[in-house]
Amino acid sequence: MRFAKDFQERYTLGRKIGSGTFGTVHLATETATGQEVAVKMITKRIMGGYLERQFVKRVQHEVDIYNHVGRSLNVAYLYGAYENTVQVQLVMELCKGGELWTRVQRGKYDEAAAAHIVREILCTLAQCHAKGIVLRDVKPENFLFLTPAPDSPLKMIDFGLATYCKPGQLLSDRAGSPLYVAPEVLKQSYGQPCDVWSAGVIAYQLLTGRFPFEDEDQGLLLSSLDVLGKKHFTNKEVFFAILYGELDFSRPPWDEISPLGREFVASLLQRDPAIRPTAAEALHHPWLQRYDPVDGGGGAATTTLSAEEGAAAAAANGGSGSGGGGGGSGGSRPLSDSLVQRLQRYGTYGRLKQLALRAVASFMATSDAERVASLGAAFRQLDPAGAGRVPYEAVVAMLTGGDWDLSPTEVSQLLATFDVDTDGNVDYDEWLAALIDWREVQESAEWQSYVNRVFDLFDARHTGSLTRESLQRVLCRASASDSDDNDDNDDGAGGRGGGGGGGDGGEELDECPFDDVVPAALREADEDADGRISREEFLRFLQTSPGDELEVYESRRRRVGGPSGAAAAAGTAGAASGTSGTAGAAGTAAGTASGTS
Ligand SMILES: Nc1ncnc2c1ncn2[C@@H]1O[C@H](COP(=O)(O)OP(=O)(O)OP(=O)(O)O)[C@@H](O)[C@H]1O
Repeated sequence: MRFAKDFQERYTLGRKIGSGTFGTVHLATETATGQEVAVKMITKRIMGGYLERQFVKRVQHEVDIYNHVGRSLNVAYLYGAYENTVQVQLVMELCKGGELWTRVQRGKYDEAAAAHIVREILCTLAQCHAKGIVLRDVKPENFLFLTPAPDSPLKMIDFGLATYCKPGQLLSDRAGSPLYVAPEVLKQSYGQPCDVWSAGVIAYQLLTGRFPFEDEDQGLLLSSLDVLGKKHFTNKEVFFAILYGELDFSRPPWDEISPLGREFVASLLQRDPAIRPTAAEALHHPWLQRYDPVDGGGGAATTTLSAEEGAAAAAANGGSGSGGGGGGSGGSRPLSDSLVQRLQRYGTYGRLKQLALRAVASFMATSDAERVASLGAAFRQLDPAGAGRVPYEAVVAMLTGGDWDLSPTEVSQLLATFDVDTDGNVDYDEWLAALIDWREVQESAEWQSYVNRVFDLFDARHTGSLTRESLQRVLCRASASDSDDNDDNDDGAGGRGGGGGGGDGGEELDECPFDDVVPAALREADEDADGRISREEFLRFLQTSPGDELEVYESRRRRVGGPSGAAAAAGTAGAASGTSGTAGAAGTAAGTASGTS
């Protein structure tokens, strides 16, 4: 493992706040900023003087997966991974609201509250599944509330059993926690649907305060098992009930729960994984939509543009906007409604994909200006001097002053998305790449030619495929060109042409800090595992995965009537931050741009 070694210099360790199978979790304070964080300390397992292979694999997996999906607001943000001779330290966003488990113990939830929680869990699942990650340990203990507030966001905190598994792929090793494990996991032939089953168990548990199955013939009343699991059943008994026990909807409180709620839970607990809905499909279930006041389960009625506005936006975009959300890509929704979703989705793309999309955005800025016109206009409001880059603080002011429900940590988590440059500024092509709704661009006639141009740019030696070396070169050159840009800030909007080209092959690679990014990109893109990415594989790699709709990310839009939040709050942001001009423009920027452009 090659994690940073300077934990002690950067953080002051505080009291223990939790413990798990693999170590303890402590409170800590970042020395420079005073910010409180949680640190998961995992004791290294050493055998014969070497780190145990399984240990390395587990920790590396956990960190890789955090790096992959950690920009999602449904996941506790991983600030960094460190190590010393005896421990790995994972520094994470501190969740102060306690475990979902603890709240479950307080008694059953009403349908609205249960639906809200289950929706957040399914969002996390859908995001991971779209990225080819199966969690395998979906249970209440692995979700923490960010704050003690009753409507606090929920964060996934443990990816220790997660692994890579694309849709349709099957795994065979048994993994998970007995009460939440899916029947197909017990049969040792399972894939992504196993997580949806576990979410179903949680949904049942939230609504009733007990577990779903019973088998009276066996003298096994698993549903009488209290939520603490104090009545001891053997794993064998529990597994029998999961495989064959009857799903119990006969006793209270099911008589008071809506038929829609019951149908929803039953669908997730469908024993045949082929019939079970995917996480993304389950999010569109009417029961969840009924109780989702903001996102409405796929493009909230209150936030979509009117039919005329949708048509106008579509015309401006050169597309065929419906003006009505409805579970699509969100392409014709105002940017202010889907900004946070777009930032999250872009943030969960790996670095190579971000660089490639940045290159496409840069091409679009010059050759398809109309399509990006209103995103460009929004950018110029934040950059009235026309420097082609916007100070990070202006974007922070936009998010904190707007009508989004975000903690300061979440704002930095979202904006870390922009941190490709590490120069404290957001460039125009970064802005475009993060905020364009790629799903819609991918449906355009020009998409394939953009991707071909990027491929040729990255394949500087014209070998017809992207090898480990060419990928490393692209990543290193992008990083070098970013630092050059820091010394030379004279580019105009969209002026950097390509976000990191392939170069001529003469660069020194020893210093490249991205050796973990290349295997991650290959794992995702190299479908035939021949160690290189072909042109066709590259095209599919850049395509938005099925299920990775904007709606599977939380909008965090605060509303209930009132004027457009961002615009209304712009002045407040200015007053609060002392940068009234910028924040005001920022609020308007997010408030006015719409759709893809
Ligand atoms: N980000 C966090 N903020 C606050 N508390 C946390 C955080 N992460 C973990 N904890 C606390 O520490 C406990 C153990 O954490 P976690 O479940 O991640 O450890 P683990 O060793 O991976 O556990 P497991 O036994 O499930 O594998 C949690 O139950 C929780 O109470």
